[in-house]
Amino acid sequence: MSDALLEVENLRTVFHTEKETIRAVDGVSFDVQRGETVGLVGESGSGKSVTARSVLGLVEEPGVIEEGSIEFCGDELVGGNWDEHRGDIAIVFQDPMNSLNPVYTVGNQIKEALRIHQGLRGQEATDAAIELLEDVGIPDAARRVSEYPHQFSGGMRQRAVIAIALACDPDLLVCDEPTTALDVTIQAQILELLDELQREEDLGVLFITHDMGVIEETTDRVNVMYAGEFVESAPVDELFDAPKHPYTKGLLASIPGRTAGGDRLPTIEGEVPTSTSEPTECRFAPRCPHAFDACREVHPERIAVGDPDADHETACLLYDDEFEESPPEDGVVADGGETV
Ligand SMILES: Nc1ncnc2c1ncn2[C@@H]1O[C@H](COP(=O)(O)OP(=O)(O)OP(=O)(O)O)[C@@H](O)[C@H]1O
Ligand code: NI
Repeated sequence: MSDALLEVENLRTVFHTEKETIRAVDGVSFDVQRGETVGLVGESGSGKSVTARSVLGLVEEPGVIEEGSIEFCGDELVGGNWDEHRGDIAIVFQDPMNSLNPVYTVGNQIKEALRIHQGLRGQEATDAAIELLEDVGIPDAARRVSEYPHQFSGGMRQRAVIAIALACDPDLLVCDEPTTALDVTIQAQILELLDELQREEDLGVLFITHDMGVIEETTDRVNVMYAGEFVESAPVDELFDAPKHPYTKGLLASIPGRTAGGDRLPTIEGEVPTSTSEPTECRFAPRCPHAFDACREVHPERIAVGDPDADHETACLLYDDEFEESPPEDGVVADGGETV
């Protein structure tokens, strides 16, 4: 048995709607170690949040985990063991207003978490709440502890949400686009705060974003998600230095300043498809500038690529010796399929 904090194996989470079965997360596997930040990146609708909700046991009807295993510290969670680990896994969502209750003071919400997860009450809890607000960088914490969420700015609210998450004394923190709703300066501050807390508390972090720039700054290892699957996984440096999957290359090309010349950012045309059946092809093929015939007929398996020491994998036939097309020369996939 590995000593991973979180070990996800072949997870499939589907939504049974009247019309069809949506395979939002379709067979993903990954680990998070203590002290490690693992990124999940992909466009809107790729299945990032459903992966996060699955890990937390928060998949809502008509969604269900249909297959796979989620082990936390060696305990299987799928099948209903989340309650035993409530508080061990905390989440920070994009919009702090949705995580805060407007009718209670910020302090009371932190104290509630301290009571449930750490058994603290009364003055002891109040003191601990103030200390947590100080830890997350809220000035004048002794006064602000009795203020309401609407009295906080957006950035301060997200700090308060992080304080509540920490009040659970978690081992794993799941961050789902935690800075997307914030302006750039505040975003940088919150990322710095998360980084600091992670190092101090030796937290494992699952970090979700659609922003490759944030991934580069924040994560140790990255999983690139497309239509419910992980199309590429690698340590962050390896992924940025030697991306393999055309989708990863497309995402990287959209980072400002990474592409040579021109002021227009290349984008990948089209949208993430909704997956409704078992894949018999590469789900990215319709948007892929390098797709060849086999890509529409064979579902690519994940294979080892790049630096043999890097644990770098991609699911793309371009790298599979069995198929004819050879990998594209170095360069980035741009709009309309030219290589720039
Ligand atoms: N309650 C639901 N009912 C039906 N389908 C759903 C539901 N929630 C999510 N899905 C499906 O799961 C897919 C993945 O959604 P998810 O929220 O995980 O995407 P995401 O990668 O987090 O995107 P975003 O960047 O927009 O947050 C969606 O495209 C949708 O088809
Ligand atoms: Ni999401």
